[in-house]
Amino acid sequence: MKIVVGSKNPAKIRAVKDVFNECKVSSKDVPSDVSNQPYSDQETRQGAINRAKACIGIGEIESFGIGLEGGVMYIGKQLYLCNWGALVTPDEKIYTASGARIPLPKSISDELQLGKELGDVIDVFTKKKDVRQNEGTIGIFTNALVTRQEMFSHVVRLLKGQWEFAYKN
Ligand SMILES: O=P(O)(O)OP(=O)(O)OP(=O)(O)OC[C@H]1O[C@@H](n2cnc3c(O)ncnc32)[C@H](O)[C@@H]1O
Ligand SMILES: [Mg+2]
Repeated sequence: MKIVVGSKNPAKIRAVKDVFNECKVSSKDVPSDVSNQPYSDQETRQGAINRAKACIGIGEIESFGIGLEGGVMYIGKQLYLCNWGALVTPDEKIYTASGARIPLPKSISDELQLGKELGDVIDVFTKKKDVRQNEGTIGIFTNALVTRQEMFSHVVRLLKGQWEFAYKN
């Protein structure tokens, strides 16, 4: 089984390799065709689906596409981090799953309101570089108990499991 991941972000690629460790995993920077900072579950999920679809046909034939997308969404006045994944099979069946979500502090959501991207805001907040490619915002606000890679690994496991269930039944 060959997998193409629709991102060059190492945290996302490692998450896929972790779950599909018996497969050949390659990566390609494909467009999500949603905003750089998705603002709802619907938009974040769509970004994941668009990335996964864009991976089909660019790798070797018969490859599977996986898209992983981070975003934010409101519940009432509270902004949450949200994450979505999509797996597209060579015959274009689509599986989707969402990941963990945690509330973001007001200081972060105020910055996002100005039109900034979370990846940039969290780097300034932590005085670190490329948090998005490492522990992620989820890692920062969980004291690294759950990293971005671990969170996406869980999403990929949900995708793989759904595909296996459908394949066997
Ligand atoms: O290269 P790509 O695949 O685009 O990787 P990315 O880090 O930009 O990730 P996304 O586009 O999926 O995420 C959309 C935005 O939300 C940010 N984001 C979402 N979840 C995050 C997390 O856990 N840690 C850091 N940034 C996060 C991310 O940096 C972007 O600004
Ligand atoms: Mg991005």
